[in-house]
Amino acid sequence: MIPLMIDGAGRHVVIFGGGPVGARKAAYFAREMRVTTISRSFHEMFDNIPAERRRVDLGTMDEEDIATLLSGAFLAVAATSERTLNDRIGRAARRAGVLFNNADGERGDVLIPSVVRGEHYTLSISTGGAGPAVPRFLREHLQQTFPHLDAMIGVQERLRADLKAEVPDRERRQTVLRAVLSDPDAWAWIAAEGEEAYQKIRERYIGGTATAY
Ligand SMILES: C[C@@]1(CC(=O)O)c2cc3[nH]c(cc4nc(cc5[nH]c(cc(n2)[C@H]1CCC(=O)O)[C@@](C)(CC(=O)O)[C@@H]5CCC(=O)O)C(CC(=O)O)=C4CCC(=O)O)c(CCC(=O)O)c3CC(=O)O
Ligand SMILES: NC(=O)C1=CN([C@@H]2O[C@H](COP(=O)(O)OP(=O)(O)OC[C@H]3O[C@@H](n4cnc5c(N)ncnc54)[C@H](O)[C@@H]3O)[C@@H](O)[C@H]2O)C=CC1
Repeated sequence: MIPLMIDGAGRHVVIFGGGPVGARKAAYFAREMRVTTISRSFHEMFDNIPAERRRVDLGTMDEEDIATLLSGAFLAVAATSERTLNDRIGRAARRAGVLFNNADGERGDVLIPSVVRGEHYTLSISTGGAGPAVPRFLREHLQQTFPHLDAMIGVQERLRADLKAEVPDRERRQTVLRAVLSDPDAWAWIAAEGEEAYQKIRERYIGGTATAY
């Protein structure tokens, strides 16, 4: 499988199943996309998710009926508690030419990863379905280990601009940017000191005073 970043603006996702798993998937997509959830019941988590709810019993619907619920959709997600129903939704999605993710049943076209996000970065973690507890474990581990990753990326951006202006040797610039990432003092300064941190890093690696930013 191939990871992609997708712009959700103007896209519609249809989620089948209103349990905790359907709710987690709805929250994941509702950040950017319009979400409709179709189910015969809805968990209270939906009270806090901006998703349209449609109360429908899908038990008697065939592939063709389900396909009509998908018109214009970008992606369909099956998250009901019935595997055979989830697989039927998958066949309907294929028939409608809509991408498909299956929370439980035959693998669809799309897997949903764990995501670690900051202002300047997005990390997406998957085991390809082999061990879904692992991406969550890694997400939590990374969040705890790098609470200042965003600030470090900000420092890298600024340092990179200064280096380009002041250090002509490309290799030297690369070495500095990498060294800052492995410098425990740099991380500690960023955690504790805000603007001061940049001045200290600059002093150690370029020398001189930074221009105000
Ligand atoms: C294939 C996939 C399909 C899809 O949903 O896209 C899928 C499938 C299944 N998950 C199951 C169980 C669990 N899933 C989680 C957690 C997450 N599962 C997610 C994704 C995926 N899960 C897709 C590929 C993942 C990958 O790339 O490896 C995450 C990353 C994203 C998200 O869902 O938002 C989210 C973490 C979010 C976060 O916190 O960061 C936990 C842990 C927990 O909840 O603490 C458990 C319990 C432990 C266990 O059972 O392993 C079961 C068994 C059900 C059963 O047997 O009852 C199936 C069905 C099957 O395997 O057939
Ligand atoms: N992919 C993932 O990350 C995970 C998937 N799972 C699997 O996902 C599935 C859903 O999990 P939960 O949300 O906890 O289950 P749940 O039982 O709480 O919710 C299932 C939802 O599907 C709806 N539903 C079932 N049959 C229906 C029908 N005929 N018509 C309309 N709606 C119907 C129910 O009303 C309910 O809202 C389970 O099979 C579970 O094993 C579980 C954990 C994680």
